[in-house]
Amino acid sequence: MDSQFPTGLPFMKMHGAGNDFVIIDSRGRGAVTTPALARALGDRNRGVGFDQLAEIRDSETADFALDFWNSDGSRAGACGNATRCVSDYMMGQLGREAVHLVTPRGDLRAVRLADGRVSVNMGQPQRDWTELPLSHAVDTDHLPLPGDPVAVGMGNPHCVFFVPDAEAVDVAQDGRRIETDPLFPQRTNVEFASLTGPDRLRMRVWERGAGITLACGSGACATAVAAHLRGLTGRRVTLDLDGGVLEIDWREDGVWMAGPVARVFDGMLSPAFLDGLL
Ligand SMILES: N[C@@H](CCC[C@H](N)C(=O)O)C(=O)O
Repeated sequence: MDSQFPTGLPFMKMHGAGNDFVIIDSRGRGAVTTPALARALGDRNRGVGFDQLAEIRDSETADFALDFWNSDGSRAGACGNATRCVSDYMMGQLGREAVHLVTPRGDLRAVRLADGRVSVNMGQPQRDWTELPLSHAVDTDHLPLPGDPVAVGMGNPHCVFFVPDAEAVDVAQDGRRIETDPLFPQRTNVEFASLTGPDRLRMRVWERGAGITLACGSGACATAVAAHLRGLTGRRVTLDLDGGVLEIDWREDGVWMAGPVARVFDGMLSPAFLDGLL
């Protein structure tokens, strides 16, 4: 048995627009997550189940630091919806309406809006092929793939397809195939979007390392950026996802994303579950 947590390891379950997360607060001690723990915990039958695991750590330069893991045990450089969820929790902890955090993508800021939603500045999009990264130099506005997708980085890679009807796409089949296309040496998240009104998009997503999810915050940011670059929308866009609505505003200081957050339950991982995973 692992003796580091003789009475178990506490966690929270939260979701942002249906994108669901297990959150471990490791402030005041070292980080605990391993690929094996993320995989076991991410299993919806034998673990708790999540799209991403987010671990909060102490930071010397910000209110807190945040790391992200996908349910297949891989790490992610960004997770917009988990950032909004954890920021909501940390605002409660600190008694504040705004927080500053450090993620693998860099420093981010989040604020609570008057209606209770949480908005985060996800930074400026990455448009150079080396930043995504892609396997070789190509025009990121028009990737050399059937369907003419756009590549946008938000601290993690996204491949955005504009289609006449997002409902008609076989997201499982097409998403899985594009995720591992050789053009993406670190794999990619895949978004399928269609214009449904002025500055309004329907978006469905296949997430790298997690498969189909009900929402993806960085994916919504990437899709809004791509839609503006393609001349389909302005810089403020509303996206309808399977799990809820996200509002994106691409401002001079970065891409802001606002949406709902919910804390679902608090739980405890038993020492027996943790055995051999830490
Ligand atoms: N759900 C996310 C993105 C999570 C990471 C992604 N699967 C990756 O591997 O890049 C979000 O809300 O941004």
